[in-house]
Amino acid sequence: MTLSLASSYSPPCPHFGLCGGCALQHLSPSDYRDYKQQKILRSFERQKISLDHVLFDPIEIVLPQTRRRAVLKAHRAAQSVVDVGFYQRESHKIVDIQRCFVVLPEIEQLISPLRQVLIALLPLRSKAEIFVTKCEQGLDVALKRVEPSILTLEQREAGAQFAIEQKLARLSIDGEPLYIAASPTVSFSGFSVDITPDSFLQASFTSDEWLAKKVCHAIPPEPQKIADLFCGRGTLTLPLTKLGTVHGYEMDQKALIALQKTITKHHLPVTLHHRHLFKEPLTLPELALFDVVVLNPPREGALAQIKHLAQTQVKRIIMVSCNLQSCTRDARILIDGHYELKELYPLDQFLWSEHVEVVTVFDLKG
Ligand SMILES: C[S@@+](CC[C@H](N)C(=O)[O-])C[C@H]1O[C@@H](n2cnc3c(N)ncnc32)[C@H](O)[C@@H]1O
Repeated sequence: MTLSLASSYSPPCPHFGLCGGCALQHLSPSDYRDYKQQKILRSFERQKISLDHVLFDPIEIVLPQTRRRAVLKAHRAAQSVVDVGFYQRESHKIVDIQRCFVVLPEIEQLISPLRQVLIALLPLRSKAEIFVTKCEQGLDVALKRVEPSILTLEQREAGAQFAIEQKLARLSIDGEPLYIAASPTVSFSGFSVDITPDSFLQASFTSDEWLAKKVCHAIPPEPQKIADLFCGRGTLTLPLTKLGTVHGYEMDQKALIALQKTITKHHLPVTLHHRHLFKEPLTLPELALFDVVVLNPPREGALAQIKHLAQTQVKRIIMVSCNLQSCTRDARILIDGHYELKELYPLDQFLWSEHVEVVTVFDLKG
C-alpha cells in the first residue's frame, strides 16, 4: 500500500501534517490495520521466515487517548509566549499543540497550564523537555534542561503552586524534586513499583496487560523455572511469578532496586541479577537451568544473547520485540539453530506511528 497525505480519510487531529507525532493518522481504520499487518508480513518474508504453520493473530490496536507518557518540548519564544508540543516532522521546530489524541485526556489537559507555568520558569528563548507520566498517584512531571540552581524563590513557588493546582504526584526539575505529594508508582498485575520520570514503561496500561497476558499464556502449565531477560521494572516479571520461579536480568540499577523493593514486600519468588546482556549474555550452562526464557530487549534486539539461545535446549523461548527488523533478524537466528516459530501476536501500542510490537513464541524443534 502506498502512503499519501492526499488520502481521502480525514485525520481527527487538527495538528496532523505539521506535528511529527502521528504520521499515519490519514489512513482509514481498515487501511491502517492492513498497512500494519502487511508491514509485519513483509518483515518476516524478508528473512524468509514462513508463517504458514504459525498461529498469527490479527494485530491488536490500542485505543486513542490511552498513552500514559508524553515527552513534550517547550520553547519560550517571547516574553509571554511559550510553545508546548512536539517537533515537526524531521525538524526541531516545535508545533504548539492544543489537542493530542494519543495521550490520556489528563495529560492533554495539562498542556495549557504547563504553558502558563513555563512562562514563569523558562528563561527567554530557552528550551526544555517535559516528561509527563501517569502513575497511580496522578501525574509525575519532570522538566529537563532547566537549570534548577538558577531558579529564584518566586519561580520555585510558582512551580509548587502549579503542582498543587494540577494535583500532581510529583514535579521535578532536572532530577531535583520541587514538589512531592506522593511517591509515584505504577502497578503491574496488582503490584506497585516505584518509577522515576525516565523509567522505561510500555506505552499504556493496556499494553502492560496485553503483553503480560500473551506472555503468561505461552508459559506451559506445570510450575516453571523462568528467565526474564531485560526485565526492567517487572512488567512481565511480576505477572510471571504466578506461574513459576523467575530470574530477572537487567542492567538498569535503579529499575532493579525498585523491583526488588516490590519483590521483598510481597515475598515473591524472584531473584534479580544486575547484568549487561550485550557484553555478558547468559551462557549455555546458565540457560540450561531454565524451562522457559522470556526476553524483551531494546530496539536493537539481543544479538549476542540470541546466538547463545539458538544453541540451547530450553523448551520454549518467548520474545517481546519493539522493532520488526531486529525481531526478524533474531528470529532467523533461532530458527537456524534449534527452534521453530510457533506463535506470533502483534500489538500496535504506538497508535498512528510506524512502530509495531510483537510477541513471538519459539519451541525446541522435534
Ligand atoms: C524494552 S525494555 C523492557 C523492559 C520490561 N521487560 C518491560 O516490559 O517493561 C528493555 C529493557 O532492557 C534494558 N536493557 C537495555 N540494554 C540492556 C543490556 N545491554 N543489558 C541488560 N538490560 C538492558 C533496559 O534498561 C530496559 O529495561
